[in-house]
Amino acid sequence: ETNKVSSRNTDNSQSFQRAPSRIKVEKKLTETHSYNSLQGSLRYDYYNESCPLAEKIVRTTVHELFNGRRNVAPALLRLLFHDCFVEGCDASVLLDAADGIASEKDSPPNESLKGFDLIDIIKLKLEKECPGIVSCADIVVLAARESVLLAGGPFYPLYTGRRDSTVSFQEVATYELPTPQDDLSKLIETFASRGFDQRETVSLLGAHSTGTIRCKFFFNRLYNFSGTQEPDPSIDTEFLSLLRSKCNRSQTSSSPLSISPSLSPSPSSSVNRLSTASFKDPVMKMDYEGPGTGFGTVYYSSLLQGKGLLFVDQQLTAGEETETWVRAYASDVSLFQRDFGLTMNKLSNLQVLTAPMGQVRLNCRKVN
Ligand code: HEM
Repeated sequence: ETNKVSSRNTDNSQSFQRAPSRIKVEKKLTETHSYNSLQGSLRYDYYNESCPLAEKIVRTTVHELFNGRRNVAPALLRLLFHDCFVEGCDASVLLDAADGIASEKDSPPNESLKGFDLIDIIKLKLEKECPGIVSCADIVVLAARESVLLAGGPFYPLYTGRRDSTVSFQEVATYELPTPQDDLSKLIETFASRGFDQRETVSLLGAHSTGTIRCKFFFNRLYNFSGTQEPDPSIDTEFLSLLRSKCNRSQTSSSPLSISPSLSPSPSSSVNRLSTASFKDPVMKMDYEGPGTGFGTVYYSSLLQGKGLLFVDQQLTAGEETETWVRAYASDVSLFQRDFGLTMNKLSNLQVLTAPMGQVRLNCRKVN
């Protein structure tokens, strides 16, 4: 186990805006709030001297990629979650299997993770500009921030200076990443173990406003909920028909329990997962009401109508406190955007590695 600097940000009182001028907002927040003492040796604009164009390169590359394929944004956002939740934001999720390394990519919850090729593209550009300077862990958080903006979410400031791990944590990924079948208490417990309270947990799940979910992850809710041969009674009836029409028994090839940790891991981790992933299963779009319907609000108002896709999503309305936040976010988009920015910032700072620990990997898939 590597040593990590615990850098949990406890001062979340500042208000983040959807910012037209990111530099101004970032500088202001940095000047007025003592992030430095809270975040180890992460710094505002860490690459200012060593690679001044670093953040701009990440930004423009993500935009270019997004213009080619819209699924770039959800892929990069999910990648951040799966990196940071497993022993911190250290790019451990990017390591391929190698001698002595059992890759996190081969753990069941990561089986459908995408975006590794996108990180490679960004890294290649950064290596050309300033070799050996910008860590893969910083690329993951910066690319996710850009993706949130492109998906219609808020801007939030980020410190940089993360370093990359030299180890990967396949077991942790297998057993500690949440699953779609988790109930409310399990969900709360998992997020609390990473320092997120209920309000923060509810806001983070707002990430499920964008992207797609394969039918197999909620298939049992449609046809055979908890072995009853009946649908999940919490699903709105009309929505149930819609979901059943998208996800019928003949199309959905794999078992609804196929994300269970007991299943064998996915094959080779070196495939280009974004462009070659040809999932047999049909998918449901998270923004099924149409793109541009608002990052956040639609997700929460759908939950209030019994239209959550995953069981775990719908569970947010099963507890008094979580339901209060679902209601608040459904009716107040700026409250959601502010909270989401804060929690994404906090997620991006989980247990980071800073110098002299870790390394700056030259190839994000391999230890130097
Ligand atoms: C209880 C917690 C969570 C569970 C069980 C969960 C599970 C899932 C599952 C099963 C999918 C569909 C994958 C597929 O069809 O291949 C998914 C997609 C996604 N998740 Fe989560 N998730 C959780 C929390 C989060 C959080 C906290 C974030 C980000 C902050 C996030 C971001 C995403 C995104 C953006 C997608 C769409 C990916 C794409 O379209 O490429 N999820 N999630």
